[in-house]
Amino acid sequence: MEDTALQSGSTNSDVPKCPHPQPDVFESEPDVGVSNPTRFSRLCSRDQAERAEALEVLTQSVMTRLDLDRHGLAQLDVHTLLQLMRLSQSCPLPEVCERAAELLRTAQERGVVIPHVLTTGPSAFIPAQTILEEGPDHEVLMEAFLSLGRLDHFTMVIALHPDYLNCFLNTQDALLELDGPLPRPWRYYIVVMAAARHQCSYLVQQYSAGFLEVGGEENWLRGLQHTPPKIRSLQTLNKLMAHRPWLITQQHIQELVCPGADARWSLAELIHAIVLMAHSHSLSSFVWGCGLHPEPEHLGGHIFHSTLPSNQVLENACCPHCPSNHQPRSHSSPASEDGKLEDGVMEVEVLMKRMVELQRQEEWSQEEMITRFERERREVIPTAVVRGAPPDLVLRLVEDPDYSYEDFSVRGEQAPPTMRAQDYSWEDHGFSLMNRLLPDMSQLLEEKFQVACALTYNRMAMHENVDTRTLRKALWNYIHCLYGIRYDDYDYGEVNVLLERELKVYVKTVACHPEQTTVSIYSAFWRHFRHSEKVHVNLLLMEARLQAALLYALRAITNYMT
Ligand SMILES: CC(C)C[C@H](N)C(=O)O
Repeated sequence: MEDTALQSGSTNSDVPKCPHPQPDVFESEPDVGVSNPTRFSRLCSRDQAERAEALEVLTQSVMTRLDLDRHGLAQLDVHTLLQLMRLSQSCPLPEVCERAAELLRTAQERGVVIPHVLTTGPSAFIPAQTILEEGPDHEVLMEAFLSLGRLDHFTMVIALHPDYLNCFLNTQDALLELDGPLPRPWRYYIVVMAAARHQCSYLVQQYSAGFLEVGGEENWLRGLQHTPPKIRSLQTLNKLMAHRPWLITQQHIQELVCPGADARWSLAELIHAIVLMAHSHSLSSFVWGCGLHPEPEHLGGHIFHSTLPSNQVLENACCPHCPSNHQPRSHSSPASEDGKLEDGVMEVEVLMKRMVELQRQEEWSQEEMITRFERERREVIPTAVVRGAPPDLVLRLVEDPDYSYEDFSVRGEQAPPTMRAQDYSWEDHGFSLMNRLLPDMSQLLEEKFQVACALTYNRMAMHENVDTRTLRKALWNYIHCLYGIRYDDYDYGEVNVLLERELKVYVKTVACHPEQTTVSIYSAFWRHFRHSEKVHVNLLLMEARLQAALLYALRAITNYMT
């Protein structure tokens, strides 16, 4: 039904336009008000008494869950043990944290073999203590814990930017949990299989657990061949969206939605799946870009036999607010690690000067503007660190694993396709189309784009009160440029002036080949900036990448409908 209605009115003239035109997005204040209240925002808006009560209920229920004495600690199963490890490490409720650590100690005294957690802190790139120091107040983590029932590494790192975290969780909650055309297990599975494209075993494991929790069939996780043909039919789109979204055509859409198709997708279902895939591909960029450690219960997150002295296990098994969990470190700036502090200071000064100079901009001809765009897009930026084979739990969920981003810089004379933002933009086209198919989602995505683009602390490394608009815009437009999207009125010379080469290497790797990200490319750029500012880059990256993939998929749907 909904498809017919859509096809009959497929022009964009009679549908709502996005309320926020593009030129303003880097200027406006973030509007963190939520149009569609979900769990997280409801929690945030609770008054003190309600929150205290919710906290009490939650603490009690976790305590009861942890009251394992009745069953005998010696019979702890692996799953419960790992849950205890996780709670003892990352629960913002000190009572729960201490109780979990105490239970682990008792179990160990009674001869239970306790797993060793192999990592310290949420990220391999950002010291745990920095996350605590630069991070949000305890409140925000508590709210996230209350809302999600756990606190994972992803949330702890994103919580460095609480306004964004809030709207991120609202969108994710709506995508996975609220009313929508796809059954819940399908939604989780689509996220899992999209993350597998980027070999992101962190997300594969996180969302596989969610998939099983909402009643998904375990067999599906053993390989794509065990899934229904309708799920398998998404593979081509998944692959193109992850690596070369500019190749998506109306033909791909037609194959999925035409009435004769074996496993037919309705347009609303398909858009839901498209958003889930784009969300997961972008999340994979964030996970690799911030070097997230596996969760304690993940493969690679723990080990049962170790040469570590047993007391070290329990030293590690402590909440993130306790001193014993802090990594040795001396400064909160990434610059301190390579000892080139003075160079770093100079780099910041030069960058600030350039940002000011760009305000006195020259006018260029259209041809020159296009040449500048092409120069950026085709610049040779090496991103060639190839990792070992991904774990089996990832590989069995991927078809054609070698398919990857096609570097425009090696295409020689052949003109790569370009999408002119004037011809198809989120504001004028994508938003309107989605607003008709998944109205709540279009609003939530719009709000998330807005918050990400407008987010600023008016800070650049050690300088306060700086207008960082040009820099944030250069980052956004560079990512779109890597995905072949060109803004006619933007001078790509600015990208060249503002983004140093090491930053481009990092951005291009995380946006296009996230699985190749390494700590050395993370450490090489912006050596004097804070880690939270590098995470901020990742937020822009995630949203720009998400929007780019959505634009190509939505354009193909528009073409199919007209
Ligand atoms: C990405 C960063 C350059 C953002 C900057 N720290 C700001 O507050 O706007």
